[in-house]
Amino acid sequence: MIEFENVGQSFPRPDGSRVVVADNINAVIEEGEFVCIIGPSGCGKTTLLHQVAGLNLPQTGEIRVHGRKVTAPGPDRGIVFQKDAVFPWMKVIDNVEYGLACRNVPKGERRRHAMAYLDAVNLADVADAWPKQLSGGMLKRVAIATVFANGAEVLLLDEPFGPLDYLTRRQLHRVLLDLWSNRTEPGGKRRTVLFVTHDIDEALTLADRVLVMDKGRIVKDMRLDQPRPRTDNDLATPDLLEAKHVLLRHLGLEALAGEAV
Ligand SMILES: Nc1ncnc2c1ncn2[C@@H]1O[C@H](COP(=O)(O)OP(=O)(O)OP(=O)(O)O)[C@@H](O)[C@H]1O
Repeated sequence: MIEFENVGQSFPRPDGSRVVVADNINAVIEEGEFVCIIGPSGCGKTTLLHQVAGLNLPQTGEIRVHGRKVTAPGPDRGIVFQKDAVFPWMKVIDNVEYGLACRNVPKGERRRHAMAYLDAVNLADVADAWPKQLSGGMLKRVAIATVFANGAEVLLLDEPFGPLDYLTRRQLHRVLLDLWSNRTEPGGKRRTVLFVTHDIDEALTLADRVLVMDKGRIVKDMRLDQPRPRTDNDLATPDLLEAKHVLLRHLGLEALAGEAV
């Protein structure tokens, strides 16, 4: 579904040196996979997401989505940024409909479609509200409803729940997994999700595959077969604790891995 072939990227630093953020990355993400990307700040996670989105093209190599080389943004890929994921000058329902309106989907059809997704994230009753009237967690739900309603097959989520409190994050994990696992989709396929996070527990809760990045390289590719939803108790079971330790070690945090048991 998403293929990275010899993807390379570096940026100039103020001192004239260059920081390598993608160091010959080769990877294949299968259709329908929920992949979390973790790694230290500045290792290249956002850059990789932007490259898949077509917002920033790699200097070397290429990325293919469904076999087609990425050369620009497109409706097959939807992105949710950490901040500013909702247009403040549009009512909630208009935000959710926006991508469909851009593709000239008739008004009645796109309203029904958008309302179904707002309903799925429990926000049907605020469809006519302005974003400024909603809480941070509600705005994230709007952003998730929007990216699903737009129909993109690849969803790129860049620390979407970063600034939220624990309870809201946990609720949003459930909302996201419910949408992803198709319970609200009419016969559709699972979307392919790339989800950037700093939070190992979030990755262990959500992903069926975790990629650990460091200095522009994928240093660990871990599969998680445990059934979802995964509760806090599940995260404390031996196999997920072991997975956490492995991830911590690949992040260079062996000391924390020792404390976690
Ligand atoms: N357009 C740009 N021009 C110059 N440097 C850039 C540009 N975009 C990113 N960088 C640099 O590339 C490095 C990787 O940035 P990136 O945002 O991909 O990291 P990240 O892993 O997502 O970090 P974080 O977890 O802190 O969000 C950083 O050092 C950043 O300053």
